[in-house]
Amino acid sequence: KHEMAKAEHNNVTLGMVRDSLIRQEDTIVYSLIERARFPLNPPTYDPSYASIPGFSGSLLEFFVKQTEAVQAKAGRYDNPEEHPFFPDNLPPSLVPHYKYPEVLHPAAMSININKLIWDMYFNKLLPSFVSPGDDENYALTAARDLECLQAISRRIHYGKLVAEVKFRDERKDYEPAIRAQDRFTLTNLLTFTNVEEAVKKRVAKKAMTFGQEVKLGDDGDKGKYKVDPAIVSGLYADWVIPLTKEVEIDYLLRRLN
Ligand SMILES: C=C(O[C@@H]1C=C(C(=O)O)C=C[C@H]1O)C(=O)O
Repeated sequence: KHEMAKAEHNNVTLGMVRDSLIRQEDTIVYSLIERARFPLNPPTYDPSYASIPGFSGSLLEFFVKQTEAVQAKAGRYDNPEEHPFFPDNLPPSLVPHYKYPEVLHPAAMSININKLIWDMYFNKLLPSFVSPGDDENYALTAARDLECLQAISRRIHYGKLVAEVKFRDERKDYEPAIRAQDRFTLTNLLTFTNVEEAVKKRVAKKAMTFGQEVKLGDDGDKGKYKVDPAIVSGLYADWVIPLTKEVEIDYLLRRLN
């Protein structure tokens, strides 16, 4: 059984990893569409609004910390693809440990850039794709934010696997750059501009496809989308792709430790 797991993980190809990233685009685009149903709803983020007994922080922080605690107990963060936003003081998993195949170098565990993702999402992304305003649906708003954050975080941290597969495919090129801790060369090695261009175009197209008003008959609001396709491709261009590459580089720098 062990040998089988080994054979499986050695067979992970760049094509398979890219297929997963493409599939994850669907989740990200849908989660943005779902969040965009609600306006900004500022009290969700205002610590003075929540005033939850025994908790200091916003409703959003309360929601995320409590949800992560439940999910940690259910084993979510045993999965190497999952990264908590508040890793400190998480309760241990209460379920039988599932033995995930060990594909990544153990140093992968020390990489979690969710703090950066959190700041990007709330400071840059969110105000750009929701309408201003307040409809008082704060609990749902917090739930939708967490869906977006988790989907984006999973995609970006998938860079660990991307980097591992690229490293295995071209070990001879990567090793000297890793020994020299040369970020510039590593960036050049792992960058595929054509793939990045295709990703940006595809997510814009997905935003148009998933976010159109579906009507019977041929009227329809052509050109009106639930989330602006340009914002989705901008999110990828400015944040998702650069941060995925950041994770790839962070991982590769530790790959020979
Ligand atoms: C993820 C990859 O690595 C890099 C990052 C990309 C991305 O985030 O979409 C795309 C191409 C590469 O420059 C990949 O090669 O697929």
